[in-house]
Amino acid sequence: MGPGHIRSQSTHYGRPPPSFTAPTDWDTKAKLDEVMACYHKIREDSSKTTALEQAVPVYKEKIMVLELDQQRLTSANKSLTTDLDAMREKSVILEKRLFNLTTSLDDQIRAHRLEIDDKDRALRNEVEKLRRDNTDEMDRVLRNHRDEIREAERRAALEIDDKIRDIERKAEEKLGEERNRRLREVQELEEHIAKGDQNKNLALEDKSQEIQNLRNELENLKAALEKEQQKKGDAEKSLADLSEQMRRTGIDTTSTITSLEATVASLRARIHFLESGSKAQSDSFADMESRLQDAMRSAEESKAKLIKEETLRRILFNQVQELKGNIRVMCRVRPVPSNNSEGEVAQVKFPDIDKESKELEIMGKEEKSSLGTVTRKTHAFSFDRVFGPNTQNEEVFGEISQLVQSALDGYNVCIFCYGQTGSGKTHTMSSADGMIPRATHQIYETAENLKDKGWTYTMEGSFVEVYNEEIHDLLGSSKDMDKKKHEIRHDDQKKQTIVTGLKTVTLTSADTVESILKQAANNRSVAATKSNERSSRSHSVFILKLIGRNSTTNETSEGTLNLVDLAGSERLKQSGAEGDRMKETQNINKSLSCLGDVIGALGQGKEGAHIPYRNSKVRCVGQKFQVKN
Ligand SMILES: Nc1ncnc2c1ncn2[C@@H]1O[C@H](COP(=O)(O)OP(=O)(O)OP(=O)(O)O)[C@@H](O)[C@H]1O
Repeated sequence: MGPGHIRSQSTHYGRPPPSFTAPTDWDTKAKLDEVMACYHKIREDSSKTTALEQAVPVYKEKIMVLELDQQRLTSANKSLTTDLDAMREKSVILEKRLFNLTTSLDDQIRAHRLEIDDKDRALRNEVEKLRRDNTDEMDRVLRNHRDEIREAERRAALEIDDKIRDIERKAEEKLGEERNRRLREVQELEEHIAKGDQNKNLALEDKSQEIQNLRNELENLKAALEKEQQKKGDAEKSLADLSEQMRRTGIDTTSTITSLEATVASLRARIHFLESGSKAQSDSFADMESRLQDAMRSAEESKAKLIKEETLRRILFNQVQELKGNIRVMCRVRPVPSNNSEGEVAQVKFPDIDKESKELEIMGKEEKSSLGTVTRKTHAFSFDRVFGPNTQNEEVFGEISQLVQSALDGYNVCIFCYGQTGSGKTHTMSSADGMIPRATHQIYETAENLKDKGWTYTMEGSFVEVYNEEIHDLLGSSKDMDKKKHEIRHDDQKKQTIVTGLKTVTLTSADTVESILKQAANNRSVAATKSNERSSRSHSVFILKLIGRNSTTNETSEGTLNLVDLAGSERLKQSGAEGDRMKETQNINKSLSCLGDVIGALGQGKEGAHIPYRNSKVRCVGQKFQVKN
């Protein structure tokens, strides 16, 4: 136990310790042990008291030291308190100075900030100005660059155009040469065939005439022979009668007999002469007969050759058509009506009208520059053929007639007439001397000529109208026009497209076409009472199916001629159409644009490429015509 840690020990002399228990029975030994234990305890406690008494002075001394320390610390504390007060005073002074300094520093910082702001603003302005300058400069450079690029592009485009034109020109020249060569070949072949045909026909006619003459002569000779034989019979009879008479009458005069005998001899000589002449005539007749047989055989051979050459002509002719291009675009410019009420007339030029007639230039509006010079832009277009305003339908048909021939040869031909309202589509297609009557007349004439070469044709015509994407039968009853529904069915295997429920007319003569056109026009005018200008707002398709069969060669052909008068194209915005008229215009524009897509896809001519026929009715009707060609 250390100093300062005094543990009070209580002793229990007067009363028994708590653990002491009074024995129930008196036991001396136990009592003695107990007393002894008490004694030891008391001894132990007394030795502890002595130690405590010894520790007291030590503690007192320690207390004195501690009191001295306390005094020292108190005085030190006092001096420290004094120091602290002095320090506090100093601190107050310093705080004041700090405050002053902080205030002046704040002022300085504010002034500095303002200065920085000013500088920042000035710098920003400068940067902004620089940026502006830079942007302007960049714009200028870009503009220059763009101008340069545009100029380079323009020059490159011009160069490319020149090159393309050069290549096209060369290709066209080549094509033209090839075409001319082929055309010459076909022409020569046709001339050759025609000449051969003509010669053979002439020879045949001569031979027939000769045979006829010989036959006539033979007939005459036979008649003369019969007459002579008759005469001989009569003479023999009269001689017999005379002999009988002489025998009967007994008159015998030598002179009479002699004269009679002379008559008989002369008659016999005559008979003999006639009999020998008849033999010569018979020989000559037999000779003629064999020569006739030869001529007929040679005529048969020529006919067979002619048929073979006709097949070759067909192949060559259609090769020429393919060389000319399966899709051809021609342009016809309508003349300006004498009572022109359509406003300003566009200036059109035909730079190669005297040569190939393929180019067209439309002059733009006059433009005045800032210097006052007046210029006009020229818009140039190229077509397979351009027809000027003085061209008549006959000349236009000249280009088309070859395609009509192709339809007879089993090809599917489709001729579209496209243009703005009033541009002359109906005039070109359906007028009295338009393409439809001319084409059908040509078909009849050619079919008639082809009869000699073994071909017979069946012709079926139908006429439909596509109005607001609905199909109407122009040859059906006018009452059913807007009621009867027609659908388009495609047979991909047969490559055929059929419009259901259509009336088909078998054409027995070229005049039937005129009655068909009349009926179609009548049906259209009945329908037009319900919607103004309907014929202008609808497409019409004249379908002529030509089925040919050659009994000599067993060849067959099935071609179709499809003549389409499209609805007039119109700009929706410019027309200001509303309601039903807007719907019509939208349908027309949609079908015309679908048609453009189809022709574009066909023009690319990729094998197996998708052709979007089904996007519009007018294209669907014409599908089969495009598939084959
Ligand atoms: N080449 C031409 N020569 C003479 N007259 C023409 C010629 N082309 C068109 N016309 C005349 O112009 C007028 C309009 O022509 P047409 O009716 O054929 O136009 P359209 O294109 O069929 O019009 P729409 O789209 O309205 O049916 C008619 O009177 C027609 O006779």
